[in-house]
Amino acid sequence: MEYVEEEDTDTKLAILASILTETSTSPEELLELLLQADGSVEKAVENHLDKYIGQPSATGKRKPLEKQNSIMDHFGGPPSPKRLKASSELVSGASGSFDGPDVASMLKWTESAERKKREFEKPLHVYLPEHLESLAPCTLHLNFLPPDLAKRLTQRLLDESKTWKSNQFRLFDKTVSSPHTTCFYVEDGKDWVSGGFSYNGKPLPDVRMFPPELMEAKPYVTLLVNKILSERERMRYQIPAGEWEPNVAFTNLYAGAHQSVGAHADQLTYLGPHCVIASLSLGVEREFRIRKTTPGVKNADSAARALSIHLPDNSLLIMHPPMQETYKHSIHPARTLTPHPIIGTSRINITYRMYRKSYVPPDGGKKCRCGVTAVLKTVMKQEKNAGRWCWMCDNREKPCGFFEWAEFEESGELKAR
Ligand SMILES: O=C(O)CCC(=O)C(=O)O
Ligand SMILES: [Fe+2]
Repeated sequence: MEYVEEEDTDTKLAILASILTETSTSPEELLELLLQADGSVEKAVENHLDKYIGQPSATGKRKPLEKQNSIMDHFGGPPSPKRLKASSELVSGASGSFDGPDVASMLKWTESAERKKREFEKPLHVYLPEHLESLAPCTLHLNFLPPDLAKRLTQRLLDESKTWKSNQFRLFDKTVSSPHTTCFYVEDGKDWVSGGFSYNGKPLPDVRMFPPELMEAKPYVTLLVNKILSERERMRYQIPAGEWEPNVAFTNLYAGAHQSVGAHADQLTYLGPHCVIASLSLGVEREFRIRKTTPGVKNADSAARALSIHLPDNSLLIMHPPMQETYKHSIHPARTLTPHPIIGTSRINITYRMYRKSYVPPDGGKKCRCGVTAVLKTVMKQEKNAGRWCWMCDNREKPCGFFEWAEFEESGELKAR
């Protein structure tokens, strides 16, 4: 299929990490394993298990942390502990991937010496909001919620997370779990619980209502996002400043340093083109890695340098357009973590999103020929069509090959046919 995007190394690393959880392999060791196995996850697992079973680690000692390439090296000066005034000051009196890999394409990886070299180029580490803005279409807002609400939300989602599930996908005829757990919530009062949302060609099995604290945090998110949108240029099809209102949220739990999510762009199926996603972090600081894709370059995911954005507790990262169209993002496995008083070495993430009317079932959206909800994606790699949006069959078991270029109203709503 011409427009299928090949999975990148970060995704393979996440899968490898999810398979090798028992052996506590560091990200660097995983990358080394993958390279030694010519990009084959299957071979890397075999090699590692041979080595692991043959030579169990006697000391359990880890290599010392390498010096990070920090954005500070470019801008000068250490990160200030007082980073920004609390974003929550903006609100007064307010009472607020599933992106699983295409496993078949993972096995098609061929490696060049040039790419191997680039793989080892270290990402640029970003800690401060003012440094991020000139580097990527994202804004970072520290000390976001009032501390008491952040605490209550953390506690609530920690309780909820006991029943969150990992994403399942097929690998070498086995079902493999994504290396973190996740859930999907819709705004209280929306009649969407049985709305028939689908992910990876299957109905989303567990659609829950926003718990009170998720609802309580929503006005904070809405107000800040709209304020920031009013200061930025609106892209074509984008929801105008003042009109962005989140009505759903995906939540993620990373229970410890080795839980992660591989590089992906979020599916646009219900969000439409040039969407905004507001991502709230609670718990331990983790690295959010982003990398610009480069159309027309084979293995484009390694062509641009990665940025590693450090997301501390109670920070809001807003992904602005064209983030989902031109970047991939991931949560990288960590080596060391500083525990958080409520959730120890875990991190909870909430991505507030606005599902658009004409994309939402039962009346909106697009089905492919085989009756499964088609997925809306951007062409990222093919130079000729880079940046164009298309609908594709998302049926993982029996794909029908459906493909159609997407057409939108100027507002960004889906064009009725
Ligand atoms: O945990 C994060 O910050 C990222 C989560 C994510 O990429 C997603 O839910 O699509
Ligand atoms: Fe994502």
